[in-house]
Amino acid sequence: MIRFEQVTRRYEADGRPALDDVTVEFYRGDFAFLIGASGSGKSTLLRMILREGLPQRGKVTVAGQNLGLMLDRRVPDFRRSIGMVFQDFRLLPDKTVFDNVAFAMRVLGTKRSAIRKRVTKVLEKVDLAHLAKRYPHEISGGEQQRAAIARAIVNSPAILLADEPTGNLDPRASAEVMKVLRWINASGTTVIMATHDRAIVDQANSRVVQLHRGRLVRDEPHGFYDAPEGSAAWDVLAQEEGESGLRAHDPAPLKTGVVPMLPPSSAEGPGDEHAFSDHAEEHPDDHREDLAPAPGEDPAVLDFDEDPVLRETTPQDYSEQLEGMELTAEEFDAQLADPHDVPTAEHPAYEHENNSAADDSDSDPDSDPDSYPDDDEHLGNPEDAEDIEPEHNESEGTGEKNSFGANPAGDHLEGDDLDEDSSELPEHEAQFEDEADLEHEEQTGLRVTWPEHLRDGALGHDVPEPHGDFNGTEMPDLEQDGYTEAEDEPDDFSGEPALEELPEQPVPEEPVRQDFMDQEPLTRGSLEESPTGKLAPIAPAPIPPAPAAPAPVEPARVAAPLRRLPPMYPTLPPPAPPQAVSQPAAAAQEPPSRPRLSWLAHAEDEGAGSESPVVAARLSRALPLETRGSEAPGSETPGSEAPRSETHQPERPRPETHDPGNIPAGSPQESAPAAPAVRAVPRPKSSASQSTYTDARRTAEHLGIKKSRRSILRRLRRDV
Ligand SMILES: Nc1ncnc2c1ncn2[C@@H]1O[C@H](COP(=O)(O)OP(=O)(O)OP(=O)(O)O)[C@@H](O)[C@H]1O
Repeated sequence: MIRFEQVTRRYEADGRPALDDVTVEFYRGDFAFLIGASGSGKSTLLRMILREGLPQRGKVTVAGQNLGLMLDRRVPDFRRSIGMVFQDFRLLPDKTVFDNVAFAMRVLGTKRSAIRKRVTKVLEKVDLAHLAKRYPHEISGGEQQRAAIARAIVNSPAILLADEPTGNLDPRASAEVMKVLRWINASGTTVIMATHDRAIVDQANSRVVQLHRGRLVRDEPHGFYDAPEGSAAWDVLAQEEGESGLRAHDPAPLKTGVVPMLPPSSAEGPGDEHAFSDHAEEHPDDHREDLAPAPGEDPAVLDFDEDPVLRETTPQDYSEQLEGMELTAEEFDAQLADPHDVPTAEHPAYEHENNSAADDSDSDPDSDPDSYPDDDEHLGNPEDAEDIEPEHNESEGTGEKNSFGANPAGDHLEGDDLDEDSSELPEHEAQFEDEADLEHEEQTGLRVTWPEHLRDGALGHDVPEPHGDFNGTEMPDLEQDGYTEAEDEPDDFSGEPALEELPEQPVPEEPVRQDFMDQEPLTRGSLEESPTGKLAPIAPAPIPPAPAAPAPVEPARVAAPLRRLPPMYPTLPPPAPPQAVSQPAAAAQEPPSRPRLSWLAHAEDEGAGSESPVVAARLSRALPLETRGSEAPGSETPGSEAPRSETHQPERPRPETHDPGNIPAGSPQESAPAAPAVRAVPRPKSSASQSTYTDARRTAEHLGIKKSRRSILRRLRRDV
């Protein structure tokens, strides 16, 4: 499904390659851990699957498509079949959980009713339905990550990439996130997870792919974090951990330990370094110069020769393992020609089509999730989410209002309600765009054909960035960019839509897998069922009717080190002392180097029944959730902080009081000019807006939406 063939990727022409002659394949339904020291190339590999950066040498193939040959305009479609989750969650701080998940569909221009149904189901599946109205800073880190996962899977990706998804979580929250990921994988979705978390890898008994300085040094079908002792990969691990002052069998330098905190001096290490690494804002266009091969040099050979460990452990050491895992050309073709690889009734695209007729006449109420959590009918029947449609006749435009709207009495919708629908282009804008297309047709004789996802108000036009150095971390200077408040929009569109003369490329078939919505939903009970937080081994994913990829040949495991895992919850009674404490287990008693984040919010959600006096004392000092929104900046406890929360001042209407029909004076909606040719460009006024914009931009990027600050700002204006 995902194949790297002798891939070399370097960011700087004269620098060490981030990936160096890597050959590896991930199969449909895989659950693979990507491990390696900080800087070993894990994130680079994940991003290359997203086609964020192309190799200077070698080939990356995803679902049969050579990414090096993929046209740029195909990339957004391609990325929609891949979900991505990050260590720092990257939720939009000014949007509720519901809206964060919905945003991933709104930016694609999905119909509002379809969004509501899908988001409802996904939140139920990850057990966040009861928190749909909360803002990111009002939920724990684990819940934030589950919301981020919900956002990543809401468009039913065939592949889910997770870059240290548990890196900021305590063991219990990590266990919950892992359960969600396992559940997604059980539906056939390929999951590749970069991690430093030794405990999670060891308990999963899943595939382990290890990188060292950009080179693949291990690929075990069922591995532990530590390579088999005495193997070449063990030596590599020992060397890199030796360099960092740790032994190869020491606990991972992250938060997998349990008990007390490390002294401050011990908190430094590769893990912490990694925790703050963030290259995810990179865009392939940012490194166009990287696409050229390094002039007259074979860095792979040079680096290999200079690396004493790799010199001892030649690549041939792993060739036997890899040989057994290669698909033959026939097998690969057969996999791609899978007759099941067609959209199914469960596929959201299909659902979208089927619903489109109803949607067209849908006098949808606002998707304001305020009413959603109160909708006992749905919350009480998460298994019966499909019953939504028969119970409520959408074509009559009233059923969903009764189900989801803040208006169970069935009051008629007001015009403002409809205006809030971000999936529907405001009339003057829609008319305007049509006119622009017609004008273009008249002038050139060529009819404009917009891609499907851009037609219905998606507004994801590919507008070139006015400033090449803008990296999404600051607000754009609209005036410097030549924008004015009442600017005539089409003058800015220097990018051209696709013309009819160009043949439409066929949309790649998405690998068929069991829709994860068919899986049993996770419940709070199931997420917390393990009092020890111990993860059950990941069951081999049932790969239904699709032809099974050839099973990787498991190499003979050489004396895998026995390690007894530490308990994961410090507040629980200590387990019986181990009968034989191995060296790694003894080392695992060392205190963790990373403070547990978001423990407070999490404990609070669980009620005041904590038996821990420390927790009780901290809880007694904490504000109740309902009052957090009015806390002064910086008054939040470190444990409840969310990424970028320092830039978010929650001075915005709470969802409970949000009335879409009550648009404040001077808001973009109210001040929108009636004349179609002139439209206000919103200018974010606060740091919260800036943060929201930045996150929206990132989200759009990782969803494959071309960067366009204008379209993102417009989207935000309608959503907020
Ligand atoms: N955008 C970039 N520009 C230049 N060099 C980069 C860029 N991104 C990564 N690198 C370099 O490529 C190498 C691999 O980085 P990568 O982020 O893939 O490692 P990693 O294994 O994911 O590390 P970590 O565990 O810390 O996230 C590193 O040497 C890094 O400095």
